[in-house]
Amino acid sequence: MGRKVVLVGCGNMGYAMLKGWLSAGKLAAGDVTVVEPNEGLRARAAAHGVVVTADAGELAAADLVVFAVKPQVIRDVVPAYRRLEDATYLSVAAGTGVATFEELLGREAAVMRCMPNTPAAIGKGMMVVFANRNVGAETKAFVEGLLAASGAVATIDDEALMDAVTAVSGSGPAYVFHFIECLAAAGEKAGLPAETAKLLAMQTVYGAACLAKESGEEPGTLREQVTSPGGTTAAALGVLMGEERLAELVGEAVEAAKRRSVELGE
Ligand SMILES: NC(=O)C1=CN([C@@H]2O[C@H](COP(=O)(O)OP(=O)(O)OC[C@H]3O[C@@H](n4cnc5c(N)ncnc54)[C@H](O)[C@@H]3O)[C@@H](O)[C@H]2O)C=CC1
Ligand SMILES: O=C(O)[C@@H]1CCC=N1
Repeated sequence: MGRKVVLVGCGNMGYAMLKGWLSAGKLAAGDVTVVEPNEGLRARAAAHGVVVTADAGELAAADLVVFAVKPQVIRDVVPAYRRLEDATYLSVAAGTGVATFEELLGREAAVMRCMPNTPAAIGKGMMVVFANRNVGAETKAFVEGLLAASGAVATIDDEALMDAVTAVSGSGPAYVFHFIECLAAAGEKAGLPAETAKLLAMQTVYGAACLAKESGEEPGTLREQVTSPGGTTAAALGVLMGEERLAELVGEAVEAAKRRSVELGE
């Protein structure tokens, strides 16, 4: 019999992870219980063969409890899982620290945090993990193995870095999606049909990200390879890089996300 996993909250992030675990064969559907108050989302999860329930009332035991609910409801949600004494707890909530979970659980529990991102839905997420002192090596390996079904896994030893992680990779896909929107809109303004502009913008970001990851070259080197002296790219980069305009804007955006992550944990 495999380890019993309870997934609390099966919205965007919870469902993305659930699909990864099941499709990679990391967990058998019968070993997973989903707790989700929303009936439609319960039905969506149940279609994968997992056990579903509207609240924590019926749960007897679990090896791992995964919280994928909004940070704003953590304080209301966690106490119902106190009685699962042998469980390790894993939270994907932005901001909320391990100390808060220990306080809500009322004991020195084994608590892990993970900052995922939505590309996890197609196995291409960035999953950054922190474990407190009470999590043993075997459990850590099990959880990291589960998360690997959703993408690349990295670990951090200093929980304070989680706010920066959230600002870069947790929220990061939204920045990239907005860049695609902007590039497509600019292409349209430059005369391309809307669908063509969208395809060009999307495939360009996709291809550039794959090249950056797979070539082993520094992003700066790859940028220089596109930039012919006196050519079109140099003209565009003069706008983006002049007075470090884009660098400054991205820096401000990441700082704002990091600040908000800290606030959500207060
Ligand atoms: N969406 C994203 O890109 C990312 C989200 N996160 C974190 O993931 C967490 C969930 O975010 P989303 O999935 O986007 O939100 P969501 O709103 O899609 O999902 C949250 C789910 O929790 C359910 N829920 C509410 N009360 C509950 C309860 N008492 N018991 C069980 N389930 C309950 C809701 O019905 C909802 O389906 C948040 O803490 C967020 O910070 C982290 C990284 C990326
Ligand atoms: O926007 C948020 O608060 C969540 C955390 C990282 C991505 N989405």
